[in-house]
Amino acid sequence: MRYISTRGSAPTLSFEEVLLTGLASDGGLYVPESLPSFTSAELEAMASLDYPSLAHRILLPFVEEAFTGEELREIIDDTYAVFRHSAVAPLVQLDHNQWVLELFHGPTLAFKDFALQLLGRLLDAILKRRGEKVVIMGATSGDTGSAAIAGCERCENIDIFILHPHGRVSEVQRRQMTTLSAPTIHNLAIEGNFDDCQAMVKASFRDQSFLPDGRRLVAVNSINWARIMAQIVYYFYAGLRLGAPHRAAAYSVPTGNFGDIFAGYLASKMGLPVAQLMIATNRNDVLHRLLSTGDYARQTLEHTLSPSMDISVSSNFERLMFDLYERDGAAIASLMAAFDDGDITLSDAAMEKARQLFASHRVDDAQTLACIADVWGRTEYLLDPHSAIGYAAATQPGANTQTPWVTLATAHPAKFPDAIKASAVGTTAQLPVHLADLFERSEHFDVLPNDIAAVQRFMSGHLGA
Ligand SMILES: Cc1ncc(COP(=O)(O)O)c(C=O)c1O
Ligand SMILES: N[C@@H](CCOP(=O)(O)O)C(=O)O
Repeated sequence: MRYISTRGSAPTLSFEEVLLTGLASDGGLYVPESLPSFTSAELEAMASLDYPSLAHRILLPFVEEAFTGEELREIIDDTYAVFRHSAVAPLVQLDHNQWVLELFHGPTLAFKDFALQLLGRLLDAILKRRGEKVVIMGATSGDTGSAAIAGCERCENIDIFILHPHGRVSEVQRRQMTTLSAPTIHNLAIEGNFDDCQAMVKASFRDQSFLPDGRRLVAVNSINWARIMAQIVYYFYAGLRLGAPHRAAAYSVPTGNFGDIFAGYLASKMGLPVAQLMIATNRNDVLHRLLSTGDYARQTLEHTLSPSMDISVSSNFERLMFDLYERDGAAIASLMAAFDDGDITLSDAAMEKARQLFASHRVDDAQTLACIADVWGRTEYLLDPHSAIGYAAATQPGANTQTPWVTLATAHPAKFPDAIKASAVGTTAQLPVHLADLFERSEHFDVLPNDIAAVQRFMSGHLGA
């Protein structure tokens, strides 16, 4: 499998090279040159596979130049063995045609564990093989940070720097990152918002000359293809539980950086019947407005009860645009250059294509709280605020009621006690045993100004030998 850039002029890469890369050299994002796909008969045969076996079946074509089937199997088995539910991604039914896909049974209680536990193991194997040391740099609005640190802590050959917006993640999220201490782990609280953090990460990938000794940056954000790849699997897992290939389901996805829902789009291109992909946003609704109007317009970020979705520049939308524009890299390069200078409008043809599969819905904080309370009142099931946005979108008046809906529950409610309290359900969610003493652990982080030079100086001054 070769990987190509969405902007058309960077070299094509192998999986191993893509894993070790962030942005393509032309500023684009890597996508597979072609996708494997599964026939109905193959899907029928896959329906009986457990999660690790299904992951192996789906992921092998993407990585087979770098890993043998046996090597991948061992890594996948090890990855999903650390999840606290033996189904790995269990489905819970909340209503006649409403299911929740629980993606929070990994070590850091968010869907990021699915990809980052795997990415850490793949990276470790490749770095050992190459005898190379790398520098991991990532931006987080709350969940990627701890999942990346937890996923990569076993890697011997890394330094890791995670940027989070100071004071804008939940206390549990912050503590999950900052209480993991090792000389190679650095949490940087940036006096800015997530967009600022992500922009610094992307700029650092574009020009890595601040790193000494020719070291390179590796991405843990969803600009790294391996992140997206791993997330494809749970769409198949849920779809097959609900009757694929004979019945299509619709998926409602709490969306920020567009990585999770893009994985659902790829699953549909690989043969999974998908009735609809619902882009569920909070008040930071750039993607909802884009889908409604065709205008891709930047927005001032607002702080919401769903902080992990407080994002206004959704990196992975570029990957979808590449397909919407018939994989014309030059067209994407010029559109993204125009986007750097201001707002852009997508062509009618591109929007028509997007709307064939995608719909969108915006849910504000009051609606989020009402959804948490309503679902709790009817079912005693506690949604976290991100998952509640997905569920509210799937159950909005006007949503298709004939189709089975799967809402991706992207985080555990215990990560957001303040939002749960504000919903007035009169209950709280307990942290699992391995995090029970989280509030007693000591924290380690540095507060830095919203200034890339300061961040890069910090990084180059804190690299291990
Ligand atoms: C809990 C939670 N839900 C939803 C999202 C949005 O996912 P994506 O950025 O892939 O769109 C995130 C962050 O990525 C998250 O942490
Ligand atoms: N919501 C994320 C933000 C980063 O997105 P990513 O999927 O590109 O890593 C978070 O919680 O950190």
